[in-house]
Amino acid sequence: MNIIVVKDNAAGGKKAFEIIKNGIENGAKVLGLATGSTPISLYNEMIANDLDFSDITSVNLDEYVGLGEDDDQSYRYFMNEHLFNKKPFKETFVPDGKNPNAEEETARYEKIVDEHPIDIQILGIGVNGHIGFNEPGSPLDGTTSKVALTQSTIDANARFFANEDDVPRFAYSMGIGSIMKGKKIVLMAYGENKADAVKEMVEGPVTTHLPASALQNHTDVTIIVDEAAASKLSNK
Ligand SMILES: N[C@@H]1[C@@H](O)[C@H](O)[C@@H](COP(=O)(O)O)O[C@@H]1O
Repeated sequence: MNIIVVKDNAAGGKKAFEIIKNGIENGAKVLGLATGSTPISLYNEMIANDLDFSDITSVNLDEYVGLGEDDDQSYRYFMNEHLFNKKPFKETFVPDGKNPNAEEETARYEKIVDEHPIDIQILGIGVNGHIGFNEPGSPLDGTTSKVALTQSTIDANARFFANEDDVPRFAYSMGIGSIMKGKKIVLMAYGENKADAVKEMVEGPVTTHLPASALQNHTDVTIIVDEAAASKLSNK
């Protein structure tokens, strides 16, 4: 794993953007994108730059079950607001949270992942080490599935909702196996509350208890962390 320690979230966004720009200039056509507060600085860089994305396809990691593009808490709404409305892409994919048929939706989305091999996969990390919505215990070779959110994730994400009861309990998420198919992976983490997960991801055993630890088995991973998120690493 290539670890880059930056001063803050804004500097991390610039670093991640450099990687994307370099990738696109060298032929990358498909970006795997993530939601959460972490990638916002990267999306701001993408919007501010004149790099053209009209030939680029994006495939997002996950979506809350039950929420659609008009729900302002949905990940589709988030992506439209923070990136796609301001920077047009060729095509953008997010799981359809409004499809109540989980079997159908997860098969449909995994097919999308297969048909659009991801050149650069952007990731954040949950405080419990989840990537996408793959909670501790998820199979490290899993494909897109309907997942139940853990209480820790519901608590962490409640800040985006009017109250905790409004946080959906399920999501459709690309699996860890789907994520590992990305040719290059860039994971960003900022803030002290991510320090334990970052340490376990980098230095701990590869285990389903810490889903992001699976990335140790990928050959091209860059971790961009601020000093607080890096604070528990042995070799900073
Ligand atoms: N499904 C998303 C993850 O993809 C994201 O990495 C995580 C961290 O969010 P934040 O970046 O706001 O800390 O939140 C959610 O659970």
